[in-house]
Amino acid sequence: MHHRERSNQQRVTRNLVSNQRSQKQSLHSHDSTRPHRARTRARMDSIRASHSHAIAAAAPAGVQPANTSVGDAFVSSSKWAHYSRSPKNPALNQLQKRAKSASTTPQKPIWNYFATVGVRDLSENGCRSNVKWLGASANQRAESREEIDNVIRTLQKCLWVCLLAARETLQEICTRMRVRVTNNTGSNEERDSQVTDCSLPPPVVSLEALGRLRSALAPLPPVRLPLAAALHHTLVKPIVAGAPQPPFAASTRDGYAVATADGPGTWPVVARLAAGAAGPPPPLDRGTVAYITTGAAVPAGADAVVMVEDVDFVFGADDDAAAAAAAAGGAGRGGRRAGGTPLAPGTHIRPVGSDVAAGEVLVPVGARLTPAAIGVAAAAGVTAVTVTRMPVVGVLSTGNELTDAGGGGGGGGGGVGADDSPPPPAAAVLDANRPTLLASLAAVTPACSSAAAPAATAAGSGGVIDYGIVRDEADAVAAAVATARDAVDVLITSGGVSMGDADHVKPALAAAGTILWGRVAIKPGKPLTAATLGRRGGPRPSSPADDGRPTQVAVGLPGNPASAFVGFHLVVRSAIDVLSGGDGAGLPRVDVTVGSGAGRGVARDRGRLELVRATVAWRDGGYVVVDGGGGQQSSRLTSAVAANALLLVEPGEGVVGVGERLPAYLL
Ligand SMILES: Nc1nc2c(c(=O)[nH]1)N[C@H]1C(S)=C(S)[C@@H](COP(=O)(O)OP(=O)(O)OC[C@H]3O[C@@H](n4cnc5c(N)ncnc54)[C@H](O)[C@@H]3O)O[C@H]1N2
Ligand code: MOO
Repeated sequence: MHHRERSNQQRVTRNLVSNQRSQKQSLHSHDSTRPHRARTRARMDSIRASHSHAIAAAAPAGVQPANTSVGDAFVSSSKWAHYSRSPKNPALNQLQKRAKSASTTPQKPIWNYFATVGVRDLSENGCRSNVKWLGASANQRAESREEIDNVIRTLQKCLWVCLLAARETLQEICTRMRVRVTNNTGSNEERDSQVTDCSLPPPVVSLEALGRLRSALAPLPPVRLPLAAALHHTLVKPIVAGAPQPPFAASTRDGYAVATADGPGTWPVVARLAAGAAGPPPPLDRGTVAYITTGAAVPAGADAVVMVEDVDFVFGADDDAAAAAAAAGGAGRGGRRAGGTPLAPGTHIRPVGSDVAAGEVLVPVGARLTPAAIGVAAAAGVTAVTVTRMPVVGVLSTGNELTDAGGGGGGGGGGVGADDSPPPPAAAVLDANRPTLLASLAAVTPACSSAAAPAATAAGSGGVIDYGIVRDEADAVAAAVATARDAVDVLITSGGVSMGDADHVKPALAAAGTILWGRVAIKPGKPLTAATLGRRGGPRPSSPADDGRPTQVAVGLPGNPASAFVGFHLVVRSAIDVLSGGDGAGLPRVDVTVGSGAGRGVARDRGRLELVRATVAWRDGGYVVVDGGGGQQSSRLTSAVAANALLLVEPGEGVVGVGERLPAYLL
């Protein structure tokens, strides 16, 4: 966003990073025949070795680097690992000695710093098994708190840069840092530190890599909900039929229950059998028929139903009352005269259990409760279901330039833009992303939206929290992420996720959790960042697939409104799907033909796979692009207003012409 001139110190650091890269490359080529694990270890050693140089070289002017060393232990833990006072650390030992000898003489405190950094190494086989904590420590003398702060800042930057430099090897990087500060008077403190320098870009992953969410996240724990509140939830326990449906042989027509063995003819109507009558109907004697309504139980002795349309009445000449009763469908002395065609047994009868057999699984585990599933469950007498809890989703916008058009809702909102309010200041940008995201949640994941599913929310499933607008300040963004981390399962941020010095989302997510990726090779949405978070505040209830995978995720969407829109559909929907018990497979993919309505055709981007917001319609047996969405600038949300598809346009020159075929995601 805003750009600052890089300091000399940062330039020094960049040079070091490129040195580290070349060290790493040569290491790689020598290692090519060694087993992978050993190579990884060697790379780690190389990275650790390079830390010391980077940290020493980048120490701020005025602070003498006393001694900078790098620890040599991997600490295998998901918790913070701290370097304790190590006998191998000569500088520290010296300080300790000094501290002892000075204990009787008051003197200026000399502070030391120790930092550890977590590195997730996924270079071998996947997600959890290879999480390692790469310890890097540095100790540094300083004689004032200001110096301490300076040194810590430098340390953070250097470690971040070193980790970024290692990205090709490590594939996945998360950084967390805690700095322990001790002094020679025996006082010590620990600080959770935030990595503040994202001046080097994280690796760019392909669109396919977004599928990592599926393996990185586990579903949320189950909840028991009233059936009426369970729409869209995923079943954890199946819905099983306790009784057959229909529970008795039922007529499927309004007509006359007959014994087919009697054949066509004229027979007395001896009963009227209506749906809902209590108890089984009386058996039907041969040579008689019973009037019967759709859904009523067919009496024993009858094995077919003749529709009323196929029957003529004949009446006894002396019995007007019986004729009237028969005409009204009641019993009497009338009769039937069916056509000459004999009926097959079973005609117009639903046998017992023909819809549902007793014990049959009506809705299986893992199925989403659709409206029809709710009906099936209700028909089976089910009043409550065990389902995966829906995530609580938090939404926030970042940006000093942003103003909340609605007034009051956002942290930075001022009510401007309302009918009776003054217009926003010229430099202000009205927040478009939060309203889009909140509406998108209500539209495509309504069970998350408290407005749409009050019953489920009241019962402890799903919800949306609007965190408003957060200023572009590292502390403010970190605090907002920390607050949301205690309350939500999915955090959606927008803005502040790119490479400017006011972009604080990546570091905040890195500090709060584990970054899954930090850039994606798509347009729009390149800076889109996803991270799993660790929830503070005690153990979580176990999830059905409780294998240690996190159940909390943050998606940092780019600030450009069209980028945020695309990112929501590509990534956030999938994350919500996984957490709520789905497979996270994402949007349905179809082939479309570019129609003449798409204008001159769809322009290709030179460098990135482009997701073009477009409208498609079913024409002559296939999907056709009927509106290309107009200008596809990331800032132009208008392109998405009528969009029901994202066309996947490979990078290249020129346009995808009318008549050409493209893959597309349906929104
Ligand atoms: N040096 C680089 N700069 C940028 C890169 C890059 O790779 N290197 N990527 C560009 C791309 S691509 C995108 S997309 C943007 C995303 O930037 P941020 O996520 O940091 O977003 P901001 O800088 O905060 O805002 C960008 C733009 O969008 C407007 N905005 C932000 N939030 C909202 C909102 N809630 N409603 C309406 N408009 C919003 C903001 O005012 C800016 O105009 O970074 C590029 N830069
Ligand atoms: O990826 Mo950005 O979203 O192109 O403008």
